[in-house]
Amino acid sequence: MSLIPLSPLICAVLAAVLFKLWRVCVRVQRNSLRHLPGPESPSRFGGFAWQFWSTDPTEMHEEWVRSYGRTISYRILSDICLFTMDTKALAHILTHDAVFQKPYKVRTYIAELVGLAFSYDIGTLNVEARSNELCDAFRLVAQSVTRMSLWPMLRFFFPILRIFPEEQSRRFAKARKVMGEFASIRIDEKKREMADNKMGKQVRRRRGDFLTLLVEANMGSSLPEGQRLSDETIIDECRTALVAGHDTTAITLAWFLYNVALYPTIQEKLRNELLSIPTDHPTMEELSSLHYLDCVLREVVRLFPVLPSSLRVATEDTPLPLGESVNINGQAHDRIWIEKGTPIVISILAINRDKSLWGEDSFEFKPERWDNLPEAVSSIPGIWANNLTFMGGQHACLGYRFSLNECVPILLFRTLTRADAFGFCRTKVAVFTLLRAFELELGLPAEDVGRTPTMLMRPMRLSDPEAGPQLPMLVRPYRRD
Ligand code: HEM
Repeated sequence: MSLIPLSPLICAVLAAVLFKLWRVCVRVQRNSLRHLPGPESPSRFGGFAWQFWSTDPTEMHEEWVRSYGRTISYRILSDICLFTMDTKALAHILTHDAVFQKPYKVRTYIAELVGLAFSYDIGTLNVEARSNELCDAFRLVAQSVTRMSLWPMLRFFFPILRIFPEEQSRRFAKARKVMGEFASIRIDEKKREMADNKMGKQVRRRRGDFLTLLVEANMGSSLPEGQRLSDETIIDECRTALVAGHDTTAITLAWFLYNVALYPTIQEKLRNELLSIPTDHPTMEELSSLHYLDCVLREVVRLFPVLPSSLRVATEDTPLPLGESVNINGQAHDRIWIEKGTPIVISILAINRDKSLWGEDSFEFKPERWDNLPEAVSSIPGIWANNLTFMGGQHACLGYRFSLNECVPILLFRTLTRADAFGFCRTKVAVFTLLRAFELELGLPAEDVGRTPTMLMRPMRLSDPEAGPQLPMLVRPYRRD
């Protein structure tokens, strides 16, 4: 057997490995953060790379915080990472976004992973719908991020390996093409519709979807020619908003259902509150007045953040102020020096359930806590409801209001009423409609529900991880006596 066809691959891997080894030695020795307390690396070369990649690192971080303190360092390959649960430091990091940026590697990885999705009513919620290319493409993206395996990890840490074709990337490329074509057809349709409108023809206007709004704004007569976006840019903008919003919202919805099914008394109490409104078509004001619904949603978002952790990287040498001083070589320091290139790991879930902030019952699902929050949680620099689920600072989630006020209700409605099957109209009253109309029960033992150890935290069946994300539920019509 000839080795010739493999030689470029072997050479590239060897070169990348040698380069990384050299960087490990040089960078680790130079980095001042190595003097911070923290765990011993399990591997001389990789540090905690594999643990980080293959498991949800939240519990590992919580354990380290108990052993070494709230600000620690550890190694991943050649990087000494900073991990902090110090809310003063986190607030500084999130509000100095020019210095502490999202890492380039993560941005490109996400772009490859999900940057291809494009949502219009693609039928992902309708199990009986005839399979279509777009829907298949979207499913492919969702399912392919269920498990972390070695090759994607190598491609992430050694970007040079991305030059080699790989099955997943090939499928992503195909899906990207399908979605790009779909989007440009929609843009053309919209342009035609607007042109017909101008000529006074009667056309059915489809309003409200993101793409339509963007195309309309972009074609508006008040916009100077030089400021108009190209079609490609419009497609990219839609991808960003819709990819960032579609799965995240659907997963939050799944965790919402899980919790109301798991706690029948909470479900009952919530239903009673919803039934206190004497109409099936409440106004937004009526919905906003539903205090318990708000508390349940806050608790779901706190304990089930879709993204359990995030990363920032220092783009320059900079000091980082701390609320709680750290001990370095026997001396207490209330600020530490961060070197350019240092990755900073932010554990969203660990902060959201930190006992020292939320109290001893912080791991429990208790909507009532929102009536009497501990003072300490006000130091968490999150954009919404004293938690980090939507992060904070300038690069906090752009769509959190949309997600909580619009998408979760709409998705709830459409999932459980099978889009009008029960005669309810499509409005923001979905959560409201759902629990007034149905009783929910878990379709599997509660101990069998786990979280996928992936970038996005989805529900899965612990006894059947190979099947990917799932949450079987029993849904019965609710009979009012
Ligand atoms: C429950 C649903 C959602 C959750 C949990 C969520 C969570 C997040 C988080 C944690 C980030 C920051 C990531 C980081 O800093 O590493 C983020 C960013 C972002 N989200 Fe969301 N998101 C949700 C829904 C949405 C929706 C519906 C949209 C759009 C309509 C959206 C658009 C965005 C965008 C554009 C960013 C990037 C902001 C920037 O970098 O400046 N998200 N989201």
